[in-house]
Amino acid sequence: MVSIADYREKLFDFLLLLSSWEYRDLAQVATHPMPLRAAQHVKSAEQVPRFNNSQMDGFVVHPNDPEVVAGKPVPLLPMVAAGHNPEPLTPGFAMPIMTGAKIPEWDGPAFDDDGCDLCVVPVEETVAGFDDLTHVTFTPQATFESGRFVRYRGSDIDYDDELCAVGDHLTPARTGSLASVGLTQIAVFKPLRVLVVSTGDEVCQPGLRPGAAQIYDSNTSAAVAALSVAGAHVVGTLHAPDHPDLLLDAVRSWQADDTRRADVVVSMGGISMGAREVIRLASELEVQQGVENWYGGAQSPRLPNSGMEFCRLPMQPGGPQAVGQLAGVPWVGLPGNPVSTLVSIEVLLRTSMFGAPPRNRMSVTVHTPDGDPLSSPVGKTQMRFARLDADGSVRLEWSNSSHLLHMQADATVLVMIPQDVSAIEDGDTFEALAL
Ligand SMILES: Nc1nc2c(c(=O)[nH]1)N[C@H]1C(S)=C(S)[C@@H](COP(=O)(O)OP(=O)(O)OC[C@H]3O[C@@H](n4cnc5c(N)ncnc54)[C@H](O)[C@@H]3O)O[C@H]1N2
Ligand code: MOO
Repeated sequence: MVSIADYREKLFDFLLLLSSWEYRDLAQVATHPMPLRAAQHVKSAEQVPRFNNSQMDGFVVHPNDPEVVAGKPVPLLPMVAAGHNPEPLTPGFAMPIMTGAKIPEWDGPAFDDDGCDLCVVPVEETVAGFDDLTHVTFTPQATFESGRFVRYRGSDIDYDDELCAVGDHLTPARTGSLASVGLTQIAVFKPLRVLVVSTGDEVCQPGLRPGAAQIYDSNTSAAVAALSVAGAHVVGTLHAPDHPDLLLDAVRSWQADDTRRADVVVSMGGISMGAREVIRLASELEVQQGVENWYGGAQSPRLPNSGMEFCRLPMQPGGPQAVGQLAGVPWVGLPGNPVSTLVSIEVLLRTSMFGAPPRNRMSVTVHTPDGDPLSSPVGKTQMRFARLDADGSVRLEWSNSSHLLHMQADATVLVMIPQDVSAIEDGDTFEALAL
């Protein structure tokens, strides 16, 4: 059996194969629900701050100037505002300075401590603030200390500092820091273009009238939401009945139009053990038709030389999975049960295929209904959506049957019950992903 980690790795390789990049203006990297990822490495050719500057609105002085003491009016040089180049500061004087303004050069003796830097005394430590721009009188609380409230050149970014590596998320702070060294553009991975395909004769689109044995399609809406939040660019949705030739035709004709062409199809349903599994049947049909595939002849025992590989992962829900190529398109086949579809996107696709930042992991104490033990399948990691209570514990009150989608609507965590656990006891602690 393929492990969850190995399968994620396989999907990651898929992502690398499909990835392409483009330059984006830094001011426009944040136009997607997920932070985009850098496709280049950036080292700084600049220092940030670019010059020593003031952290406060106040008065810049030499801390060891014997003329600068509390209680005695000190004459002022012209004020320096942010964006203006100051005159040098001379002995016996103070200079009004605004936050972000450049600290002046010192044009005077080193006094008794030649390692000493100028400092800024905030306006709150003066008697009259900026009301009098000829003299300043410092209060007894004023502190004269080398470098106080000075933001030093290069203290945020120095020459040659690594600002981002390939694959780093362009978070707001990283995007801003790239701009802070004067960059205008960055190479980013383009979000993968995804065609979402639902399958099954029983599935009817909301808005149409379902037949007596039909259900509404909930997977398409849920998957489009989950994939978009993961960072995919969903280019469209299709529904295919349980006829392999109709499925293949629908996808081929979708792809024939360059303006809407997808990089990858994500389908739901039609992959497990039944007699009418349309994804399996479509793959078999392509084998019969001798369709060439680049996926390398997946070694599925039922389907040698198939473009698709069908497998079962040790997790529940989300066990049945398929990956490969169908209708000439890279293809990821998810199981059709609605909760299985969402668990698969969360656990398998979100970070590995779409590059979303990993979820935070946390440890949660679980409470079972009435304190009775709950069973868990040995040999499979059980994934359970739950809502975190204020005390950091969760109640496993929702059934984990994979058709009960509505119950998961308020989930804030996905609890992962390890493979070797057969019974979940009230008060047990497990790892969870914070959603
Ligand atoms: N004999 C066995 N049967 C099944 C096994 C098994 O091991 N042996 N595995 C079960 C598990 S686990 C899952 S998960 C499902 C996966 O099956 P498929 O991926 O082939 O999905 P379908 O059979 O097409 O559909 C499953 C279920 O989900 C409903 N569905 C499908 N599409 C939608 C949609 N767009 N919106 C809402 N609901 C949808 C569908 O009606 C089925 O009820 O196989 C089990 N069977
Ligand atoms: O494992 Mo299936 O994916 O329960 O519903």
